Amino acid sequence: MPENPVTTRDDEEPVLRVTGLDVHYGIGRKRHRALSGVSLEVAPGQAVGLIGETGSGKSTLARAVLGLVPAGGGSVVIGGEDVTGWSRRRWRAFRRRGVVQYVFQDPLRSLDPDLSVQDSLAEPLLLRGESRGAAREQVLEQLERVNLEPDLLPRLPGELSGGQRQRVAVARALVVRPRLIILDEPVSALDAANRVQILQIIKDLRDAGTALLFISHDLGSVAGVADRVAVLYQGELVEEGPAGVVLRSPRHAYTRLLLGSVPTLHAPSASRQQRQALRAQL
Ligand SMILES: Nc1ncnc2c1ncn2[C@@H]1O[C@H](COP(=O)(O)OP(=O)(O)OP(=O)(O)O)[C@@H](O)[C@H]1O
Repeated sequence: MPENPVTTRDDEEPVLRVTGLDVHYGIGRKRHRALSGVSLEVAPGQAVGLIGETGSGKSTLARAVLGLVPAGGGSVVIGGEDVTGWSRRRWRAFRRRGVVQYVFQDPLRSLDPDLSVQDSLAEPLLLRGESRGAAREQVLEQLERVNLEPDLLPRLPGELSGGQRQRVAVARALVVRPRLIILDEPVSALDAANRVQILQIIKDLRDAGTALLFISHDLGSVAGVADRVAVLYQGELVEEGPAGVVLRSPRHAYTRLLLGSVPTLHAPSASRQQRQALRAQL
């Protein structure tokens, strides 16, 4: 457990507050713990980067925050509402209000393959009771924000490139002006040019006051976007702090191991021997 959870500035009520979250998968002898006592907060206009190796529980945390897997213990509070243990029906209504939105690595998971770009973007607005005219206007506005041309509006997701699809997924998340966006590996499947552009859109969102939980394997992307970084190891948060501090001078042996195996960051890549020595300390 970290000494302190990821905390917000004193004067700002966090948009997301996760406290002592436990998540289990499976039943009986197959039951195993994927998250254990995880606590973190994200304030308005703050981007918290969540890093950790494969299987450490990053996506589970995203899914638990979005009500897609149940919490076995602890609580999740979004926009001041305790959403822990809500029924699917209550979650559906809450998602429609647009407080929280998400973008996954594979945009086909965030988008309905049978809905055109126009319908996909307008749907959350129409569900909220907005007129077709008002919805159309906002759709065009968000499309421009993600650098897409209106001539893509009649197309289905399967008729777009990967980069275009991810932009549509981001635009769909933005169209309801959410207070919190969960981004789970949003740029991992994109080429370098698309990655840079999507990361810029994400940074603009943060600067406009949206709270972001940004999950990524790519520590370079995290370094570019996150104000704070939280490190998950085997379902526990082992380190958190300002991005510059955690990524440049990590305290925990696991974070050093994680950073040491990534040659693209500031620190030189750790040798195999160093990594083995670090792993022995865990
Ligand atoms: N639906 C599921 N049923 C059973 N176990 C699961 C399920 N989803 C994930 N797990 C297990 O929970 C643990 C955490 O998985 P999770 O997908 O959250 O990791 P992750 O850090 O997001 O990994 P990656 O970076 O590879 O996406 C892993 O041990 C995984 O095998």
